[in-house]
Amino acid sequence: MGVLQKIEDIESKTLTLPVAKYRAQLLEPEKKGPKGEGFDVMKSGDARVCLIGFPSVGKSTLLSKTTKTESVVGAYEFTTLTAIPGVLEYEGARIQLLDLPGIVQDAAKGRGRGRQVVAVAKTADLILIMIDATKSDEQKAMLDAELEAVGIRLNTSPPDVVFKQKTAGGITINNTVKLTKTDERTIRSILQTYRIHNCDVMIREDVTTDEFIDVLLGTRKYIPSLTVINKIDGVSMETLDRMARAGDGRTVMISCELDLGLDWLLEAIWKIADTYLRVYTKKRGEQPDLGDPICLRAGATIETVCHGIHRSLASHFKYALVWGKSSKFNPQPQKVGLTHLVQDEDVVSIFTK
Ligand SMILES: Nc1nc2c(ncn2[C@@H]2O[C@H](COP(=O)(O)OP(=O)(O)OP(=O)(O)O)[C@@H](O)[C@H]2O)c(=O)[nH]1
Ligand SMILES: [K+]
Ligand SMILES: [Mg+2]
Repeated sequence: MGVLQKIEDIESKTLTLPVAKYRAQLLEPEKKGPKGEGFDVMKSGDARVCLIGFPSVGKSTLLSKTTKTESVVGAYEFTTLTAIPGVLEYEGARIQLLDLPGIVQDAAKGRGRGRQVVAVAKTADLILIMIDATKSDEQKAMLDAELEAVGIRLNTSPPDVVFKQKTAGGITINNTVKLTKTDERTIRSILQTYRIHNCDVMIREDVTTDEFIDVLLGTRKYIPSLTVINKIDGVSMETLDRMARAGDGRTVMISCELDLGLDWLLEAIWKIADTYLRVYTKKRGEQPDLGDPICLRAGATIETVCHGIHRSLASHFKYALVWGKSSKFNPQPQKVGLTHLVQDEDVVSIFTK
């Protein structure tokens, strides 16, 4: 091969080697270390919203537009290589908006840094599924499938089944509704398979066998989602109309570029966040910090509050004092344990061992 031809050869290769491919390699999970751990971003006490989508749909553009954080925007794929947190503020409450790397198909199986991304999505209180209006209609179904593959159930509540393991007494199964999709024998044999010999099971919903297993293993996460269709500036009115009709009532159409629909989107996020409770923390002998609530979902307990303050707090927990609606001595405080349900505007002091 002559020198000129070699140069030509190299040049043609350089031109055809997509930069995106190399950037994608940067996202490969590291060989050593635990897999699927997610990025190490502290979940601040407030609600977390995760941005999930294929590369270059405009996730970072949205973060940069709606929060004070600048996340690098690029016309090339895999611009974002890690998790970038920003903060949405509203009436003293805050929501953490988390920009994440784009995922590729089969992310859940470990392609790219996808496994880490979906692991972070599991910690979200709300997932924004972001779609590029100018690209294929299949994006939504593909993203749903990736989230499903890691055990995320979108927009459904957990099955109404209460499972309590005991140390003795055998198995008791009670159901308040007729079971048409599974039966007691099946449930007993499943319990046996998992070597559970003593427990109380209370079934208050006509569950399937799979749903029962979900409860038993506790591996599923039930997370609400909103579909965000970005770049609507790039499609025809016809296409827009078709996408609007195909939407499921949980769809918001925006253009980050033209500032279209962003207010609606923020409103929709806060509407979902409306089911959040604000809890204030107070150190012994100090006034509660009323300007800095922890925002929690309905059904939150003192344990959830602990997690909101610090990851390891619950393991050192001794007791808590709670003032407000959830204290049965209101306006006096009540001494409570980890399972106590908090209510909106409660003030909580945590005491550790
Ligand atoms: N036409 C149009 N372009 C947009 C819009 N929003 C973002 N873009 C462009 O889309 C490209 C990708 O934007 P990014 O915000 O980097 O996308 P990303 O989803 O964060 O991409 P990765 O981090 O690579 O996954 C950039 O060139 C943006 O300027 C929009 O509403 N309309
Ligand atoms: K990009
Ligand atoms: Mg990005």
